[in-house]
Amino acid sequence: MSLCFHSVVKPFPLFSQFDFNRYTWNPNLTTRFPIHDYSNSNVRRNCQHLFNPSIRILEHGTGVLSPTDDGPEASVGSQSPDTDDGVLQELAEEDAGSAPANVSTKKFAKKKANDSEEDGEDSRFKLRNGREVFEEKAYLVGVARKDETEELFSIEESLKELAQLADTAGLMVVDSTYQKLSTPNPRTYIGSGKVAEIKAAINAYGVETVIFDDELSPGQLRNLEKAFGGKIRVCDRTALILDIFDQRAATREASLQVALAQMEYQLPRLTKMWTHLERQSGGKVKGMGEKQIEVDKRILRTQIGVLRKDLESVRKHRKQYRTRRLSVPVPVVSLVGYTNAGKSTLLNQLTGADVLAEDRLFATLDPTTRRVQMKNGKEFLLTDTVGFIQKLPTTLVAAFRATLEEISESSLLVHVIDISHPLAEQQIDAVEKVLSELDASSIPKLMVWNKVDKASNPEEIKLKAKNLEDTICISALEGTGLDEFCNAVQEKLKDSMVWVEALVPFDKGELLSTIHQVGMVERTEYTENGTLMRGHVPLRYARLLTPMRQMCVSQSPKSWEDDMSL
Ligand SMILES: Nc1nc2c(ncn2[C@@H]2O[C@H](COP(=O)(O)OP(=O)(O)OP(=O)(O)O)[C@@H](O)[C@H]2O)c(=O)[nH]1
Ligand SMILES: [Mg+2]
Repeated sequence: MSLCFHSVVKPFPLFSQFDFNRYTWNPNLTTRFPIHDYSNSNVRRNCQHLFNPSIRILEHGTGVLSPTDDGPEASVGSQSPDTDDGVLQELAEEDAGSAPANVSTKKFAKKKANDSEEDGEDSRFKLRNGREVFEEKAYLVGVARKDETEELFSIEESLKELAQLADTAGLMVVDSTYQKLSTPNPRTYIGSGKVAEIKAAINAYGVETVIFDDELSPGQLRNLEKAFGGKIRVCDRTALILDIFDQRAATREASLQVALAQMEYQLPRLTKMWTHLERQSGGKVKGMGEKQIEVDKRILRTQIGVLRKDLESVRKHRKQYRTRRLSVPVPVVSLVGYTNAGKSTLLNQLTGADVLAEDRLFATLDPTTRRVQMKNGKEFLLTDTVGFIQKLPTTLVAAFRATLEEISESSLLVHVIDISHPLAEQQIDAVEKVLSELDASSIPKLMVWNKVDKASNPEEIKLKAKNLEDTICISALEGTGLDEFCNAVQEKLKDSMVWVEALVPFDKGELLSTIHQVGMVERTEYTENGTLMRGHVPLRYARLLTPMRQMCVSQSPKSWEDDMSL
């Protein structure tokens, strides 16, 4: 559960540990943090006050954040009392000549009038993950670089995906906007005209959260919060993804990884939170807020250290498990791909596993491995992994590195693609980009075009795939193309094996049967001195067979040599 982007009806147990005397809510508080419910872990508990954006929920004593509670004024163009017009003015001056601050007030006014009647508050209470939550209203903002050629996704596409992410996090997206810039404004990311336009939209829609499509610097975050009046939560795509991961983390390892990523993201942004202390005391204890920031940063650093240690011990366990698994001579195949491509559905179809597969982004966070038994008796291990997305936060990739090691240690990667998606090509590129960051580009790969049943032109797609190397079409949902998939996996696994001819003595019968299981033995022949075999075997077994490979040279029957000369 997250406190980041929506509010929960009932007060949380975590607040019982909250020190109300120390942390009284102040309506003039200028900074709220787009981070999260730390109730699940001891680590979080100690520094929850650093992150809790819902202080005011509690202070009001109702447990509900009402959109009208100190919310922005509804009328277009009105200024909330906290508005820092100075900032806006400053920005306007600095930005004079760029986008005009001409706000389409009519559009917003009309929208507001409709909303206030239909959009009763009741409709904003939603049941999510078994809890009743209050959906906050979110407004999305993007920047299109004037030189868009370097971007994988167009700005419209990227904002559409951001809206999907916001929905997954439990927000209600009311509208979005973007601005074309050659370089983002270092102070506010967007120009002053855009800031003013968004401010009008905030008032008109009663927006509670403004989300930017790119990572904002701590300074930009602060300036934007100030410019929007100090009561609106401003956050970025990274914080949103971190929040979704936080909601989805089901295992200890995932929770620790997400908490670490969140704290590392938060550390440089931990400023200004304490300015209200100075204001409360009428400025008599100037510098108190500054000191508190230092204290909080120290607490946070200590907690990051504790988290890293905890993670290390969890990872040790995972490593032991992996080593044990590697000792079982079955090749490991990893499913990789863009989020929502159908990886978990494929794993479930092939193995009867019960991994959560749903039409939402980031349904899977933890890897699950299952054994796949093929019709010819061969086996491989199939691992389902976390999905990727464009602009994946680097803190998250770093935090999930251990989990992602599963990928880099596989014999084969199966890149699952939602071929029915209009942006399939861009999604492929985004996945390839992450794979290269993980140094996994050199692992043999099979491209799987999934959801062919959903595509508008399935026959055309199948034909196209047939003409491409290492590409097959399936419908994981309908279970079609799975035999071809298994055969293709087997063929591709050969790429990671070594061609071997060896004379295996009769007392090494066990080794030979393992080779039959894990390799692709093409021929065997019994001789006086042992079994002659030839085929593809994993590197490990090729090494074990080295002494027997020499012996085989003199023993190869004539027919095998004929085979070779063909
Ligand atoms: N029509 C159709 N839908 C599919 C197919 N495969 C998966 N889906 C649907 O796509 C959605 C996402 O499937 P998942 O298996 O959860 O996708 P995933 O790649 O594991 O997603 P993440 O865990 O978020 O990375 C679900 O609603 C599935 O039912 C398919 O072949 N055809
Ligand atoms: Mg999944």
